[in-house]
Amino acid sequence: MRPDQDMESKETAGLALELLEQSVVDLKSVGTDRPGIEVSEAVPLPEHGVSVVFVNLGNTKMELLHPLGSDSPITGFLQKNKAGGMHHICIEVDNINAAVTDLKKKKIRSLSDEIKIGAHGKPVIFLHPKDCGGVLVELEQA
Ligand SMILES: C[C@@H](C(=O)O)C(=O)SCCNC(=O)CCNC(=O)[C@H](O)C(C)(C)COP(=O)(O)OP(=O)(O)OC[C@H]1O[C@@H](n2cnc3c(N)ncnc32)[C@H](O)[C@@H]1OP(=O)(O)O
Repeated sequence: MRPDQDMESKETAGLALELLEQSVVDLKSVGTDRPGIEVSEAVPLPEHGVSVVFVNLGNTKMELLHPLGSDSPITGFLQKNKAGGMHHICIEVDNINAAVTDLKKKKIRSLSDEIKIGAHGKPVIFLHPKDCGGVLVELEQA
């Protein structure tokens, strides 16, 4: 997928992890407890099947994801990637409906018909990794 003028990088990465608490401890041990760097508590998002720790590094944001519930969308990923890893990137768009319509014309599939409210309280939708160079991409409306 090639970002066009309707899209800009929001520089958010989602990392799927089996051991969420240990990962936060590890992050803090390498210096993310410094002023200006924010690490949230784990926030359960049952409608997305994940718990999320938000890490704001100033110029980059990360989401540490842990499965929540019996049918979490990240369970399969963690079964294949036992040590966890980079799960998705998030790209901010001005108008998510316009972006999805445009991408559809370019044969880039959404993983659902439904636009949900994401972790930041904004509309989100995921695109098929097979249509995005093997990367799972989340669109988030600004
Ligand atoms: C809170 C919210 C927010 O920030 O707003 C979030 O982040 S929620 C974050 C969690 N939510 C989501 O991820 C929602 C969208 N994700 C999904 O619908 C699912 O996770 C899928 C991407 C469809 C994968 O589902 P599942 O693992 O059950 O299917 P599967 O094992 O058959 O995988 C189908 C193919 O996709 C590949 N695949 C699976 N997960 C992938 C990933 N994260 N990145 C790149 N490729 C991936 C598999 O290797 C496989 O390729 P091969 O066929 O070549 O083997």
